[in-house]
Order: sequence, then structure tokens, then C-alpha cells
Amino acid sequence: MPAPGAPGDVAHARVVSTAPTISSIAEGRGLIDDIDAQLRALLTNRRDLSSQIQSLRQVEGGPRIEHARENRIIASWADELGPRGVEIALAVLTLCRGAASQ
Ligand SMILES: O=C(O)C(=O)C[C@]1(C(=O)O)C=C[C@@H](O)C=C1
Repeated sequence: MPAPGAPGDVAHARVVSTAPTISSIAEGRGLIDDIDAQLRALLTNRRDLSSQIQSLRQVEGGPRIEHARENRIIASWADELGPRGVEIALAVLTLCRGAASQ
């Protein structure tokens, strides 16, 4: 396993909520819609970066999938969000690398 901070390591920093206190449903929904748009943009960037990494590894003769790295990623999501975090991590990985069997 890579040393903390080394390439390949997974950040485990705890994220603290910075959500403001809202005074109406419409305000809250507006903020949620903004967050969802940011999440989609982040996921699009993540998918593109993941695809480039997979291609670089394959050019070097390696496998497209790296299970040890995925396990560290899943663990970081579990640390932060519990069992639902694991589900999200698996969905993110499926979005970014397709089905694991490919
Ligand atoms: O970090 C890598 O080595 C990647 O290829 C990226 C990524 C990911 O999307 O997080 C995708 C496929 C690998 O199995 C592991 C992780």
C-alpha cells in the first residue's frame, strides 16, 4: 500500500458539512439543485480522469482494473458515509470504469 500522500494513496480526510441554515423549501431545493449539478460535473471529470488512467496502465501492459486501489477507495467512502458510502463508491466506480468484468 502506498505511503500516505504518495501517488496511489487515497485521501481519508473527514469532510465537515458547510450547509447553511435555510428558511424555505424553495431555498433548500435551489441549493440542492446546485449541489447536484456540481456532483454531476465532478463525476464527469472523474470519469474522464479514470478513463485516462486505465488507458495509460493498459499501454504499459497492465490490467484495466486495479482491485487494491478500488478497495482503498471504497474504504474511504465507508469511513465517511458508512454502508451507503460503500454503495455510492461502487456506483461511482461502475460509472468511471464500466462493469468490473470488462
Ligand atoms: O486509480 C486508478 O488506478 C484507476 O484506474 C481509476 C479507478 C477509479 O475510477 O477510481 C478505475 C479503475 C481501477 O480499477 C481503479 C480505480
